[in-house]
Amino acid sequence: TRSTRPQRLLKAVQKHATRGDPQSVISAIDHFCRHSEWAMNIGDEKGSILDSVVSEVNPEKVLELGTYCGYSTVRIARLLPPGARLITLEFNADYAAIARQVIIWAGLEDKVQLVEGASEDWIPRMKEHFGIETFDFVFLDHWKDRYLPDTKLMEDCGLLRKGTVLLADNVICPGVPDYLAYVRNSLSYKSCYFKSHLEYTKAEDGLEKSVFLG
Ligand SMILES: COCc1ccccc1-c1cc(O)c2[nH]cnc(=O)c2c1
Ligand SMILES: [Mg+2]
Repeated sequence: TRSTRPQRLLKAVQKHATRGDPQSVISAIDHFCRHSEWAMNIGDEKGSILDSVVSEVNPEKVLELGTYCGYSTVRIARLLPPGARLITLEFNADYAAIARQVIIWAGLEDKVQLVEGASEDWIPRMKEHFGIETFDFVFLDHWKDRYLPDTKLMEDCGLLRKGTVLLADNVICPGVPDYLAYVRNSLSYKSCYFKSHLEYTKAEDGLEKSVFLG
């Protein structure tokens, strides 16, 4: 039967990228998405903004909601200091299987824990299952109707501390209006918008950075 797009993306990584070289994995995926098949990775333009925010925060504990093929997982994990940990949640088992192999190809498996399942099931278990007290940085890039409920759930589970940075993808396209209204109006967040473009296109999209004030 016909292969899937994530399978074809992984093949492109294994063909063109150097094992253990995260930058070559990032470049191979961006080339595949620009010249072969569009895929919903954050991409190089928004990815550079992600890089700058991660570098500024320099987090020890990172949560990523929505792994897909592991592109942003690799972008984030390659910038983490030794001993830092990234937990990434992916609901779709087929995506998770591809992402595991992309992360291994990049040589970042020691920094990353990929967990398959629903974010709402795993967020309440971060403390007892992963020994996480609070996160320093959270990247939201999963189902748009889960951004707001999962943010409230993280608050309620005490997973955010004064200064925790939330960075949300796709706040314009496809758009997350309820989440945007919440973080921009809540006295518990300081929020700002980074205008950019939908990955590999000219359509507007952007990232919203929100600092939890406690
Ligand atoms: C399946 O829709 C693909 C698509 C189509 C048109 C516009 C945007 C998107 C899009 C772009 C993204 O960065 C995304 N990131 C995470 N989860 C998504 O569902 C997602 C969707
Ligand atoms: Mg996205």
